[in-house]
Amino acid sequence: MKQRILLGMSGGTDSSVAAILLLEQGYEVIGITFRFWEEGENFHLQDAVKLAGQLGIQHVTYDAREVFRANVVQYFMDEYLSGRTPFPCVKCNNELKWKLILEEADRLGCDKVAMGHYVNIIQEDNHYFVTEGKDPEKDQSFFLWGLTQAQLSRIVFPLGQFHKTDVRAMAAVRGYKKVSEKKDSLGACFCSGDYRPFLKKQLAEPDKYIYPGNFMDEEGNVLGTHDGFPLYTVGQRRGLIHLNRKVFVKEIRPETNDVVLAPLRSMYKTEFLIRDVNVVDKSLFSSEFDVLCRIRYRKQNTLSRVVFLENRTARVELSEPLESIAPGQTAVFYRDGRILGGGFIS
Ligand SMILES: Nc1ncnc2c1ncn2[C@@H]1O[C@H](COP(=O)(O)OP(=O)(O)OP(=O)(O)O)[C@@H](O)[C@H]1O
Repeated sequence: MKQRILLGMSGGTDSSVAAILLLEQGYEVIGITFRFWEEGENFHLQDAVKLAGQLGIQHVTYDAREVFRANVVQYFMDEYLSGRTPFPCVKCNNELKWKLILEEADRLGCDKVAMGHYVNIIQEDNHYFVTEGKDPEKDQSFFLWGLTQAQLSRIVFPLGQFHKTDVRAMAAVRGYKKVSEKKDSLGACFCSGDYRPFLKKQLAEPDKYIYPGNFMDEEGNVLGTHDGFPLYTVGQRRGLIHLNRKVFVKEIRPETNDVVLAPLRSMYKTEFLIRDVNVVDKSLFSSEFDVLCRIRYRKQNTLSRVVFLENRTARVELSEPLESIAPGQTAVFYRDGRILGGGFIS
């Protein structure tokens, strides 16, 4: 009997090709499209439904708009209003998307679930590890450190061994021209560009939260006026004030509505704390600087030591200083292309 698998179908090129590949591998594929956020007509959903029809597979639609708004969009706004820089895609992966798809998989009698991310899973010494996708330009491992071992044991990533160009070509060769030509999605699904107009629009009373305050230097001297602390992020360099020296946002102080500016040399740190930590196994971390820590999607890795503390928190010690470590963003630990875990910077 064929193994039944539930595939997240966003309507984009990647999950569409994932559907085709899973069918070719002999799975009985059911597609699911989550309605997370909609402004106007949902063409992605229409495309997913259409492709499922062409492929002759069952498709279900799940209206997740309310839980998405309450958990991901609200978190996104709360983080900015607390002076932090949110990472909504990780929040959604950690707390919503995978939980929902696995629940639906149980309901539909599917043992396995799949999505079109460019990553792989390997099983080694009784552990599951997410590993980097073959296409370095598309690798999405940075977003998936929150997956648990139980979740990983049921997940299949059909695209991890391919480059995006291969994936487009596979769709074209099989006659799915429109699928092969779809644009890549950028940023969060509900706010892909500048977050500031989005934040103002979503707040019922934006002026209550966002109003002018002081730019300060590290000594507490007032340097000028800003438009409201939620409109700035740690590490930001552009759109500040005109000074005859280069400055960055070093700190955001919501209680006083101050935004502290500092030169680059003040932006470096050699340690920081993380919370909501998830790791494959603590015993994989030693007391040496033996894991690579990455704090931004396309940033370099730094050799680190992780000291686990209480309540899913940890201290990350860096072998060399890193600049612009923004609270709210994530730190992800890698060894030999495998993800060992991660956490939110606090
Ligand atoms: N609304 C959704 N419903 C179901 N699955 C989804 C949805 N959004 C994303 N996914 C799943 O998550 C995967 C990664 O999505 P993401 O938006 O990060 O990447 P993408 O490269 O744009 O993918 P795609 O080309 O398939 O849209 C998708 O390939 C799909 O399997």
